[in-house]
Amino acid sequence: MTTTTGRLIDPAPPAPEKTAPPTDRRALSVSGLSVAYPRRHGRGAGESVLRGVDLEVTPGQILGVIGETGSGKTTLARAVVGLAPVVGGRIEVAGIDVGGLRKRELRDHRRSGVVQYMFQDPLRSLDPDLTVADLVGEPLAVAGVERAERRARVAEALGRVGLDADALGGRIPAQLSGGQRQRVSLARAIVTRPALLLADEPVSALDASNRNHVLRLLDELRRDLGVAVVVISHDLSSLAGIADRIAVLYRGRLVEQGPTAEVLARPLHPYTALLTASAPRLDRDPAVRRDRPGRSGPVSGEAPAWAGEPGACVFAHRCPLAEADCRTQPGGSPHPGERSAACHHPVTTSADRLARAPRATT
Ligand SMILES: Nc1ncnc2c1ncn2[C@@H]1O[C@H](COP(=O)(O)OP(=O)(O)OP(=O)(O)O)[C@@H](O)[C@H]1O
Repeated sequence: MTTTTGRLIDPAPPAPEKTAPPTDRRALSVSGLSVAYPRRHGRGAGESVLRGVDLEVTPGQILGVIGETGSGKTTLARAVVGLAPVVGGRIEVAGIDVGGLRKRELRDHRRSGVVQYMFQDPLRSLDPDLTVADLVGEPLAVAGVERAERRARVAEALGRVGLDADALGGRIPAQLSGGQRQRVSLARAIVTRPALLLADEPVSALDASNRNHVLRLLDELRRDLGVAVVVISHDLSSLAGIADRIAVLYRGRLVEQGPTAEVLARPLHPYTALLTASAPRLDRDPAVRRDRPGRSGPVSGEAPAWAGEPGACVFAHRCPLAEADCRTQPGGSPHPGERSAACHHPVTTSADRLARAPRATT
């Protein structure tokens, strides 16, 4: 079925989501989000790096966002925390319209710690001169929490990520291993008990053992604390292990969204099909994946320079299944609550077409 916007809705009934919380209140709702960085030379905004993005995350849910380097994953997270120039659309965090806040309200919103952003590189994002206890306690100090309560909550947060506050609280980042630094970042992110946690490539710099540990921690945190988590990654296998839903970004546009197991086993969008095909050791059995996250290699490569028409589907110039309408009509936007893809001629209509078609450039 194709909607008037060119959006394809999968005719199969959606699978029930095991971890769906009992409430329908969304921790994050993004609609029609567009972001454009200012031009380096000259005035005004440059070309949009995100266009018309729609997303939702409910409490206790993990949404995985995947895409090639430069597809806009970090920009999406930065826009949610107010660090990227939004030029269109709406962002709601825990029911608060962030774009509608006045200066002082926005400052209070940020200080409250209701949304936390774990940066990509823990070594560079942690102040090298602060101790672990101070690093983890800092967001609480900013939120105005009293010193005595701070100390208890820092110990609790460190305990949750498997670090001993007495043993490690006095160390500085340079005295920690990579895995420990990432866990300090995680403790710092959860210490304010956020409704929403944005984790940008949380495991890309870690070895397999630490990667699995951090992924398991994220899984525990959403279960125990009900925190909604957005995990950004270019590694499909990391997401396969923990994400309830996956959103696929290509050149600043979402091209597919849906429950993880379905998206991986039966991708609708040709780009998603290429991603899954390039992760050969990805387990197709969701039960197996949950037990063994992080087993396959990352999807590599950068999207080539734009070679399509402005009004075309964003993937048309690389797509092995593209037809004439793909070069003249945008693919639309996949709906957050559904299993859908922005594609005129989805892979499901003939699953083996992609296998037989010439491979797109990667
Ligand atoms: N501060 C900035 N000013 C101008 N352009 C930027 C800025 N930050 C990012 N971009 C551009 O926006 C696009 C998306 O970048 P972004 O970092 O969001 O991608 P990404 O998918 O997170 O990539 P990676 O996986 O490499 O981190 C890229 O073309 C990038 O060059």
